[in-house]
Amino acid sequence: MIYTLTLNPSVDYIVKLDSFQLGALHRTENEAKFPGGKGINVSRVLKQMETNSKALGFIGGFTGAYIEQFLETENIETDFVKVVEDSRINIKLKTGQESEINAKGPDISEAAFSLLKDKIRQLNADDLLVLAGSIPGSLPKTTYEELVKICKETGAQFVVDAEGDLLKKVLKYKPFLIKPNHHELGELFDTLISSPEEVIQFGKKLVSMGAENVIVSLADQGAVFINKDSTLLANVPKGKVKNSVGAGDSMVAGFLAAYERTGDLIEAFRYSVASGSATAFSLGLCTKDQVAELLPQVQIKEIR
Ligand SMILES: Nc1ncnc2c1ncn2[C@@H]1O[C@H](COP(=O)(O)OP(=O)(O)OP(=O)(O)O)[C@@H](O)[C@H]1O
Ligand SMILES: O=P(O)(O)OC[C@@]1(O)O[C@H](CO)[C@@H](O)[C@@H]1O
Repeated sequence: MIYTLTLNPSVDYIVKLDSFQLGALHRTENEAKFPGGKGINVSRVLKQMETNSKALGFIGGFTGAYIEQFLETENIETDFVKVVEDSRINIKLKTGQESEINAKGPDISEAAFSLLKDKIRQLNADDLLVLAGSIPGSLPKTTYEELVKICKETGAQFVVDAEGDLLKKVLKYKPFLIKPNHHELGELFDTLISSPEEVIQFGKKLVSMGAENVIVSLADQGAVFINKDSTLLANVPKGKVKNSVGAGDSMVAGFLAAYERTGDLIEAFRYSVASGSATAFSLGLCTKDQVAELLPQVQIKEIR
């Protein structure tokens, strides 16, 4: 079974404005809210792809209740640890440009963290855990490492979608998949990366550092897949970006759903890219039909 872990879930509040001026009163053109947080987005897209998962993490208060109920109405299993403070609200401002204000989120007690670890200890070699998103400030910076070590003990495979040191520190434990974007890849190596060629050069380093499969997205410039046997380059479909929040998470979900169904890495990569773009072209996350519609536009080229 696939489990997703969101340590700091959110209600994403998406606000559309004509323009934004500091210090002024603004009235929205329209707005929408969705349960968010990277692991939760992965669970929601997996469900669209008819792949079941169980969402783990910490939730609290009225925002936490909203997140849990929303997932329930989508028939997504959850097993959250409850915390005292409200889950956060993240603001996504659309003004032609996309700006985000991600909140700090609730404090997590040692007791709550310990309950979460007990849940992860129940996983086994048939399971896969997706660890995605930032770590609340009240948890140690080594949290992902600690959780990944538990996966190693249980035999469960794991996927990590996180930035900087969080990602670097788990590579030696051999994640099944990681998915940095090209900016995050550059930050890992203290350099600027702007082309697929540079992505390939640095992506290969991540494989040599322990990652089994690496997908690096470059927004509208395409995406690269690298493992020890092959390097693949994909174009992205053409369309109008409505809201790219969750596009990266959709790539992880599209990949896992298609790989579980077909066992074919190339097909999984194609689904990954189509899912990312289908989400970028929607207000919320992609649906199965939107992904199917974009799939024929995604061409994969093997780089030798
Ligand atoms: N302008 C675009 N046109 C087509 N597809 C896009 C565009 N922008 C993003 N995408 C799709 O979304 C995927 C992820 O985009 P990006 O590289 O911005 O990742 P990310 O930064 O992890 O995303 P997120 O916005 O979720 O943080 C791309 O691989 C592509 O499939
Ligand atoms: O603050 P984090 O954990 O880094 O990211 C949280 C977040 O921006 O990521 C998701 C999109 O990927 C959103 O649903 C959510 O608001």
